[in-house]
Amino acid sequence: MDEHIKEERRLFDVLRQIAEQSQKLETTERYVGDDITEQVLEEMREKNRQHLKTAEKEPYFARLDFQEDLSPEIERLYIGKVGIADSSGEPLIIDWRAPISSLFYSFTGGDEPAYYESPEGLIEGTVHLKRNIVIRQQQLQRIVDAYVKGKADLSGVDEFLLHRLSERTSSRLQDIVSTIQAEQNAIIRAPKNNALIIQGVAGSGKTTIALHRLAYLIYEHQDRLRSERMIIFAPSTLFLDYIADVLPELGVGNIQQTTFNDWAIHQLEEPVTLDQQTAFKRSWLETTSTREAIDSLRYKGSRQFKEQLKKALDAYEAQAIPERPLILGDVLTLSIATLQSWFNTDYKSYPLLKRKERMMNRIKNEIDNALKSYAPKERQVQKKKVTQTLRTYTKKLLPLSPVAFYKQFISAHPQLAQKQKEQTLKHLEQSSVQADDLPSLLMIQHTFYGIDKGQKFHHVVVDEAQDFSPFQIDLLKQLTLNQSFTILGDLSQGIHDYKGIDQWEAFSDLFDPTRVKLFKLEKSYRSTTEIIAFANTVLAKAYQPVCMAEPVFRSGEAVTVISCSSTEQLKHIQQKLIYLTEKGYHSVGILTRTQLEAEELQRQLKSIGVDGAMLTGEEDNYDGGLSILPMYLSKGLEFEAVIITNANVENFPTDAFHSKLLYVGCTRALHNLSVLYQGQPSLLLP
Ligand SMILES: Nc1ncnc2c1ncn2[C@@H]1O[C@H](COP(=O)(O)OP(=O)(O)OP(=O)(O)O)[C@@H](O)[C@H]1O
Repeated sequence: MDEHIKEERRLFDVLRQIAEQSQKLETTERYVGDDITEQVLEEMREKNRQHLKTAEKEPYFARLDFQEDLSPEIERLYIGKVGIADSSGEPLIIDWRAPISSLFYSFTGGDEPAYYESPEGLIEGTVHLKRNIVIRQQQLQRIVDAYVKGKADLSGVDEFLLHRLSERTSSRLQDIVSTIQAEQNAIIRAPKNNALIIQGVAGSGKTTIALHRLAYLIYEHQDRLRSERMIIFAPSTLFLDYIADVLPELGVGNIQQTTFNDWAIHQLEEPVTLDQQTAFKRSWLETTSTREAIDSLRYKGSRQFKEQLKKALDAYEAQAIPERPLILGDVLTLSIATLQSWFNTDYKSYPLLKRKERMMNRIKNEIDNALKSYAPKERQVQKKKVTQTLRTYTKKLLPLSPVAFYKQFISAHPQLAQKQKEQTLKHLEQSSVQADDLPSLLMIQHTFYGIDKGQKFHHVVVDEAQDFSPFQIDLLKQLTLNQSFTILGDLSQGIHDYKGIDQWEAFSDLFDPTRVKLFKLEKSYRSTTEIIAFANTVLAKAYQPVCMAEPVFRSGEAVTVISCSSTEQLKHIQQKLIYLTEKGYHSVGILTRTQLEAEELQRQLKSIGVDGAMLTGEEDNYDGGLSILPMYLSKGLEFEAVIITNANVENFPTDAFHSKLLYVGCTRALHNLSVLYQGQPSLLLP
């Protein structure tokens, strides 16, 4: 019988079973009582209901026929987003995260031995069939065989992947469970208690993989990991919204998703506001800066700065007990040695202010004991005197708040540039802090008040990590169990170099070297071959990347580079937009060099009846359609088509910063890229 018909019959049967199970569960009354066992059973039923709902429309996307060594039987496995068992408990659909499903992603054909890691150990065997199955709204649309044992070189995986890549139209990030590639699978399934550092070229799927990895970790370690103790740090609220569909689609909820600054400011106990530094950031990203300026601004995020702060905190601790005995009238005298031994030995394991609290309670107890020998009336008189002395002593013991301590530290810091020092202090005077002060303030707070162990992160994802400082990562490390990290980024896209890093060693050196794993992703899935080739040339003109993006061979339209005057530019854009609409592209990004240019262009487009959304990065909501934004804000996003305006020699001089920036801009495009310039074109353009 024809394979398509066979699969259709099987699909029909699976859908029938899903519907039957669903109906049975829906008609079972929900338990709302206090019986713990019943509650657990109800929880399981609810989970089942959710799974059946997910499986209802597209129950699975792949089939793998696998024969374990020494087994006479070939198992036929259908892989879907969630696992479903039939009424007898036998697997009907296998979850994509199950150990055996790994084979579907890692087996790339040929005579290579097939194996996967199961909880019982390595399982080896033979793959007979690897099939992609497209089901939409319960209808079987396509089957594509990527591998059939005995048939040579079907190379169907690529064909299926290419089809997937070229049909993408969503303006938001999507899940990729049906086309995860072997090198991505290795990252998704890497062991939990490692710090993974992933250097991946633009469009290599870093963000996507990180989200799939979270879904995998939750599935694999459901007894140990709690999703609300997992966190994703992303560059902006706009970006967070852009990626917001993926985790729910993978059945994962409750994971914290935030920017580092938003998270950090909420952690601070003292009421301070965050200076958004909008003008500073804009001027930094819109002009050229010297190496000296970069190094100076990076200093507050460096390990050296952190070490200096640590030294200052150690000194504060060492000098906490005043160099004189505590004489409490005639009632009691406590020697320096006694006080120091309480503080430095008995309470050593507590954070500083807890130690102070313990000390004070102990002193009060000692006073109460000593007062027992006084007659009641005299006791009252003595107590009053002693309390006054103790109050004065308490005030002198560790008197500073975290912000006050930081102020003192900054004022006395010899290496900090004078201008930066003044600026920081001016802000602190007004209870305002800058982003690069946040790690320091949190570190001081942790030393003073301690870290709640129950609140530690179970896993941390840092996206666009090239823009993080070593101090930020080090701080997060203190808050995370088992150095369980997924850190991902691309040095070639490091345009925020006033705060970021130049090499990944700046982070890997922070971790236990036996538990750091470095991955490199060189394949780019987002853009066509033409766009990648163009972007690679731009990058290589003034920057030496760790590796060049290698496109999946998906050919498309040539990149167009057009010279036009400022008045012609609008006409060109209008014509291009008409062309793109005709081609069926819905998400289009117009990328300018500066915010001002973007605002001006939005006005001009409006005057000819074209409405585009101006993006600032602070939006909570990303709708796709036509977006106009400065190029530096486009990092992390993607559009079906991109128009870059005014790529002339003034806007994009030949230096590393501008080549990285223009590279970011070019690699946002999936299918179509056009570059316009006025006057002399940038020498970065091919
Ligand atoms: N295996 C895959 N199958 C299908 N699509 C994929 C695959 N891997 C990545 N993609 C697609 O490639 C695009 C880029 O993915 P993503 O944004 O995660 O990459 P990135 O490395 O974070 O990019 P950048 O650094 O440029 O922001 C997305 O549209 C994603 O769906």
